[in-house]
Formats: sequence, C-alpha cells, structure tokens
Amino acid sequence: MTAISIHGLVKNYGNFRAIDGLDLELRSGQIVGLLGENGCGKTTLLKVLAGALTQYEGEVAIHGHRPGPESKAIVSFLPDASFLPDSATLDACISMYRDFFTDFSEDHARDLIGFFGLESGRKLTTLSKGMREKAQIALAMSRKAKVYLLDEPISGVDPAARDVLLQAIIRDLDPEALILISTHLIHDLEPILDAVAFMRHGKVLLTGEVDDLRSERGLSIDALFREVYR
Ligand SMILES: Nc1ncnc2c1ncn2[C@@H]1O[C@H](COP(=O)(O)OP(=O)(O)OP(=O)(O)O)[C@@H](O)[C@H]1O
Repeated sequence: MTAISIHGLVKNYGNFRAIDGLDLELRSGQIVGLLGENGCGKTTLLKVLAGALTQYEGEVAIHGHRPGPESKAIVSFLPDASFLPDSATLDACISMYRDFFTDFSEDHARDLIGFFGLESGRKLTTLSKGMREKAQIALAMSRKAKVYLLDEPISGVDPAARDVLLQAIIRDLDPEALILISTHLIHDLEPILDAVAFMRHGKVLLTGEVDDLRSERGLSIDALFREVYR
C-alpha cells in the first residue's frame, strides 16, 4: 500500500530552490533511510511531509491526504531541532503528548523512558543532547502512527548506545507503519533499513531496497553512499 506519494515537488526559500522537482513513492511496512550530503534537502522534504512547510509546488500525498490536519493525525514527526519546552519535565512532556495525540500510549512512552535510563521528573534543561534525543524518540515512537518522519534522530547519541536505541525504535512497531529516517549515520542505521532514498540537489538520485542494492552493486549501503557521493 502506498504510504507516501510525491510528484514534481518544488520548494523554494526565496530565490533558492531547495527541492527541485522531486518524485518519490514509498509503501507501508518498511524502514527507509533518507540519505544525502549536507544541504541536499532532506530536512526540507521531511518538513513538507510533516505539514510544517506549507508553501510548495507539486503533488504530495500521505495515505491519500495532502499534508494538513488529516495527515498530521497519522504522522509522527521528530524534527532535528529540539521542539519541547526547555523548562518542562519529561512528565510534563508526556502529558502534552497525551493531550495532543489520541494515538499516544503513555505506558509505551514511560516504558521507553525507563529503558533509556531517564528519570521522568527531570527537566529537559538538565539533560544532555543525547539524553534529550532519547526522550524525544521515546515520545515520537509512542504514537501509533502510520508514518514516522525522523530527522537525524540519533546524531547526539554515543555509538555504544545507538544500537540499543535503534532496536527500541523498531520494537513494537506496527508492521504496516512506514518509517522515513534521515541520517548521516548510515553504517549504524544500515542493519534496520529495508530501503533507501539517496538525495542530491533537491532531487532523488537513487532509490531501492537495501538487499537488492547490496547484491546488485556488491557493496554495503555505507560503501555505496561513499561511491555515489565521491
Ligand atoms: N529557512 C531557510 N531559508 C533559506 N534557505 C534554507 C532554509 N532552510 C534550508 N535552506 C537551504 O535549503 C537547502 C536544503 O536544506 P536542508 O536543511 O533541507 O538540507 P539537509 O539535506 O537536511 O542538510 P543537512 O544534512 O545538513 O541537515 C540548504 O541549501 C539550506 O541552506
């Protein structure tokens, strides 16, 4: 089933074209890595899909809905910048999510927060970057969404903890959900990815299932990335 369908997407910031006629079709039930160099448009694309950027041209559909209230109800978006109020405790953040999102499971969030070793009474200001990322992931993944858009979710997490964190992301995941995850940490993400979309200059350069790409090219996705962008 098609989860995301994009045709001819163009997004300009003033005179600068950040997304330049992008086409992409992604089906449900897979974890897709959105990969590409700095500034190629990954965050911009995720923001359009999340409904956070509304001025664009082209066709964008998420389970048949243009980005807007109906799509936001089924999309869990984890932006790259911190979006939670600094002075709030994790308990307060959990309450906010409970109030905002009918598909949010407080039990699941508390379970993940405990699993990550975070105390829910702590204020966000007292958390390190990596701890904060873990908290944000716990909240975003505790919605029963159809589509998860995760923008660089583990960039601040230490290498030893990344694996555990990734396993926690996919634990209890609805097999019909789509996760689109932008990252530069390809080597770390590769074990959980089903497919990838490589971007360059606001377009999709290459897409495919990771197993197909690895056998066709005889390279890991990490090595393929280095070759493509050399
Ligand atoms: N608000 C903005 N105003 C003007 N230009 C912007 C704005 N946001 C992004 N851009 C430009 O659009 C292009 C795409 O940016 P974007 O953040 O989508 O890239 P990215 O692929 O996520 O990069 P990175 O890997 O560094 O996070 C960049 O050239 C960036 O400078």
